Parts: sequence; structure tokens; C-alpha cells
Amino acid sequence: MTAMTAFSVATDAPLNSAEELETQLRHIGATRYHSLHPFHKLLHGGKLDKGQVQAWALNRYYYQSSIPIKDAVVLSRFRDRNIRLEWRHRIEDHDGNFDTEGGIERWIKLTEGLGLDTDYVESAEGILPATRFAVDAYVHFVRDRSPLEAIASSLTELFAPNLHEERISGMLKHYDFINPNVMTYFQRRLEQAPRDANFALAYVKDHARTPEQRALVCNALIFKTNVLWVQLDALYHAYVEGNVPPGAFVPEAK
Ligand SMILES: O=C(O)c1cc(C(=O)O)c2c(n1)C(=O)C(=O)c1cc(C(=O)O)[nH]c1-2
Repeated sequence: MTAMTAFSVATDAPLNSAEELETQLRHIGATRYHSLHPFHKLLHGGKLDKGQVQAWALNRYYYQSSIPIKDAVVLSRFRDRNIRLEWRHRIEDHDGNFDTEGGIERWIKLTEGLGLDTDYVESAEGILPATRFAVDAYVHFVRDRSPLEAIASSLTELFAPNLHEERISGMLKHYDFINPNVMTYFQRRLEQAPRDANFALAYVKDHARTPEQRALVCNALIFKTNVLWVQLDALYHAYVEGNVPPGAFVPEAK
């Protein structure tokens, strides 16, 4: 399949080196990452009520619980055992192991702390249609595109730690229903994400050897920033502007 033009970067500026590629990737993050989204400004600034924070955590659970599925698909794209060895800890980071807690369980601590029923959260019954479409599109992307693009699509994680820092301090400061115990998910990601992002960045710098391949890498990152952005657009439309789609979670009356 060829690159989709909807996500194209400027084609008049071919990227001629790994350094130019990195500069362009960082520019994409600085201008398109969902840290810039108005919903995040409200979330971190203490401007949402508990029901709106519940809606965010409930929808994000679908993203979180799909990440190890996505990573299992990425892993399946590689014949190279070394890449599989490197990549597979991501699955364990989220799923945990029989005797160790993983990110999904930590996310459930957050939704439980917010008063949501765990069976309801895990069922994904109340999520927004756009959440499902966007997250599923990410899983399909890593299945359908080249292994290089599959790895490149994880590069939003380069920009996640700053956002997580802002989220931890902002939410602890502003919401009386948030405490450090329910924020351990983000605390843990501060250590995990940089390792993952640095590996993925080094990989694409090394393996994208032509301007065309570098453009594919950039477009994969743009695609992923859109996956993240559109989920917040949908949350904003439903829970800030009050247009909750049929069947989606409805917060209890305040
Ligand atoms: O809270 C966030 O804003 C955020 C963003 C992202 C991201 O940039 O994709 C991830 C995460 N969190 C995260 O917790 C996580 O485990 C994760 C895995 C991935 C990935 O693409 O493989 N992104 C992200």
C-alpha cells in the first residue's frame, strides 16, 4: 500500500539524513501532539468535574488495553529475533505477569478510584464510537503498513513523559478525588516510555535510508498524532459540549 496523502508532510522538502528526520519528527510532536488539545488543558487545569474525568479514564482504558494487542501485532511483523526480544517487554509492561502488576491493572486502579465499576470499564460498552474507531485504526495500521511504519507509529511516546508530568502534578493539585495511589500508572510510564521511545527513534533513524522512507516515518507519526487527537475531540464534543452519543457512558447527575 502507498502512503496516504491525507497524512503527508511537505513533499517539497525531502529529508536527506537521519538528523533531518529527527528534527522533522520533533517538529511534528511540537505542533501536533495531543498535549496541545483543549481537552487536556481542561483536564490538567482542574476544569473538569468528576463525571468528565470518569469519561476520559473510561475511554482511555480502551486505548490502554489495546496497546499490548497492538504490540503483539508489531512483534509478529518481524523475522528478526532481536527486534522481537526488544519489543516484547512492552507487552509485559502493560499486561504484567502472573506475579507482577502491569499497566492495565494500574489503569483499573484509576478507574476504581474514580468510582467506576470495573466490569463496565473492561466491557468497553460505554466508550465513544470515535474511541473505538481510532484505537482500532492504530492496531490495523501496524498490521497493514510496513514494519518500519509500525515502529514509527509508536514515536508519539517521545513526547509523552512531559505530558505525564503535567498530568500528575495538575490532577493531584486540582482534584480532591485524585490521590498518588491512583496516579501510579503515569508515575511508572515516566521510566518506561523514554526507553521505548529511544529504541524506536534509533530504529527509524537507522532503517529509513531514503527520503521516501523518511517521509513514510513522518506520516506514520502524523497518523498516530491524529489517532490521539481525535479521541480528545470526541470526548470534548460528548462531555464538554454535552453531545453524548447513544449508548455511551452518561455521568451521574451532579
Ligand atoms: O497519556 C498519554 O498521553 C499517552 C500517550 C501515548 C502516546 O503518545 O501514544 C501513550 C501513553 N500515554 C501510554 O501510556 C502508553 O503506554 C503508550 C504506548 C504507546 C504506543 O504507541 O505504543 N503510546 C502510549
